[in-house]
Parts: sequence; structure tokens; C-alpha cells
Amino acid sequence: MTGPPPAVARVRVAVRRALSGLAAGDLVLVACSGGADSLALAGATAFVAPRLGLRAGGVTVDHGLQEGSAERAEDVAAVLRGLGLDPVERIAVAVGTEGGPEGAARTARYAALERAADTHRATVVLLGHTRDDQAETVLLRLARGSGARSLAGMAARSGRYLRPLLDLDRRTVHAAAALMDLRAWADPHNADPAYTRSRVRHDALPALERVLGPGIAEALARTAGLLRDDADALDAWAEEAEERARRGPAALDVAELAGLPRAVRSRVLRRAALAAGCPAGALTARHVFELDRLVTDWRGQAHVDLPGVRRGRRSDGRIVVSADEEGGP
Ligand SMILES: Nc1ncnc2c1ncn2[C@@H]1O[C@H](COP(=O)(O)OP(=O)(O)OP(=O)(O)O)[C@@H](O)[C@H]1O
Repeated sequence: MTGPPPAVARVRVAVRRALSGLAAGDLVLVACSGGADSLALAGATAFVAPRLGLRAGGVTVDHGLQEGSAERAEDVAAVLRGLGLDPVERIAVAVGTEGGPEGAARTARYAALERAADTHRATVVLLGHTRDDQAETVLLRLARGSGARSLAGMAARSGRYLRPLLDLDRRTVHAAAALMDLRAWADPHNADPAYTRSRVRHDALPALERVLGPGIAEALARTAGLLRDDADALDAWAEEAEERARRGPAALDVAELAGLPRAVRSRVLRRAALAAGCPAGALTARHVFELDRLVTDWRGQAHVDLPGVRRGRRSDGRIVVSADEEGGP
């Protein structure tokens, strides 16, 4: 008896590994765009899930951004049903404008996936990101000047989302889709140079490979894994340090903070700002740097303005982040 071709076997093994901790009867939902990655994921999940006593369904989101997108989403849903996934849902969303076209589509997509997972009581939602997607993410963030947490890239598991294919290269995953006879739809956005990610995928990474040699994607993904460990350790340290430095609900002891390495101290200050109500999306490294100066470069500066109409100040040997009464609504 011959087994499946190696590419199909590798995708199935990856999915089996990701699903191995689930309980019999749990529902797994595959988020499928109709691209080769998530089709291969759907095909492998349809094969693996029943063998683990799990139920498997699928969701495809129609962003309504291109002509014929509704029909295309229906085609994807039909393929998922053909694989034996049940339930299968096609969800049409309205994409706003906030955060640029890619960001707005992502926000609408994840909201739809959340709703579908709640409606069907799915235990996990599977996403088809590969090692190459991880490398692109890391390179983009590196170019923006990010810290360890951000360079750690996407997690194999975050909340109810799993990324079973994160250690597999795109070529293998695409080969698996073709071998499973799953015909992918090539999203024109993926090749559109107007999109930053597309330029990273088609221009930047190939250029790096030409100059530095092959294996760049693998190396960037490895860096992400190493930095994830570092960031986890530093976050845990910061949590403990914050406990020790806390003096009252929104005050941190300057002497305790001053004794910490900057990597830990800046995390403690960031946590304090978030706890005081600064919106995570608006709180930048610059804000945290200015808060840090209240500790390490104190010259009697008045206060630091923070997003969410908050301010940080130093008084009585403490750093306090609180609502900005004067600038408040
Ligand atoms: N329209 C969609 N409906 C459902 N899930 C989606 C949709 N778009 C993306 N996803 C999920 O998010 C993952 C990452 O999507 P993204 O567009 O970043 O990558 P991609 O390289 O285009 O992936 P794919 O080849 O699977 O489309 C997909 O693999 C899929 O699991």
C-alpha cells in the first residue's frame, strides 16, 4: 500500500499535531479564502479531524471588494462542502476604511470569524498562514523598527486561533493543494504592487535571497521563534516587577523601576499605561520612552501626554498614569 505524496503527508501531520489536544466531538472551523494555503488546510483537516473524533466545518468570508466576489465565495463554500466539511458558512461583510484597505479587510474578516465560531460553538478556528507568511511579517516589522514581541511574528496558537501550517513552506503547501486536486483562486491583491505585503513577497524577499543566498524565509521564521521565547520571558519578568513596584492602584515606585533593565522597565511602564486606559493601538514606543525618561532622566518635566487623554507624571518618588483632567472630554 502506498501512502499519500510527501507534501500531502506533511500537511496532514502538521494538522494532526495542531489538533491533537482537542476533545472528541469538538468542532474545528477552517477559515478558507479559496487560496492554495487555506484550501490545503481544509483538505487536510477534512481528512484528519474525523480520524481524531473531531467535527470539522469551514467558513469563507466575502469581503465584497471585487466584482464577482459573492459567486467566488459560493464556489469556495461548495468546495468545502465537497470535502465533507459541515457546517460550511459563507459570510458577506462590509469592509470599512479605518486602518487602510488591508487592515480594514482584516478587521471585518476576524469579526466574521469570531461570530461564526460563536454561532457554531467551535473550539478552534484554523488559519492557513505558512512559514513564508511569517517571514514576510517579520521582515515588514523589522523594516518598521519593532521590538522583540512584534518581531516574534504570528503565534502558532493565539486564543481560539491555530496556525497549523506555520512551520511549513508555501511551496510544500501549494503542492499539497494541487495533489489533493484543490484548485486555488489567485487573489489579485497578493500580486498587486500597491500592497506592501505583495512587494515584500514578490520583490523584497527574492532580492534578499539573491544577495544573501537561499533560506532567508526559514531564517526569518527562526528568528521569530527565538524572539517569541525572549519576549515571553521578558513579559513574565515585567509582570512580577510590576507587582513589586506597585504602590496603590495606578502608581509605581521610581526606585524599584530604576533598578530594572530597560527592556523590563519599558514593559512595566507600557503595562501601566494600558491598565490606566491608553488604547493599545495608539500607545507607541515613543510614549513609553518619554515615560521612561521620568524615571531615568528626571529634570522636573511636567508630565507626558499619552493617548486616550491620559498623562504620566512623577510625584513623590512615584510614576502615576491617570486621566488627563484638563484635556479630558
Ligand atoms: N476571505 C477569507 N475567508 C476566510 N478565511 C480567510 C480569508 N482570507 C484569509 N483567510 C484566512 O487567513 C489566512 C491568511 O490569509 P492571507 O490572505 O494573509 O494569506 P494568503 O497567503 O492569501 O492565504 P491563502 O493562500 O490561504 O488565501 C488564510 O490562510 C485563511 O485561513
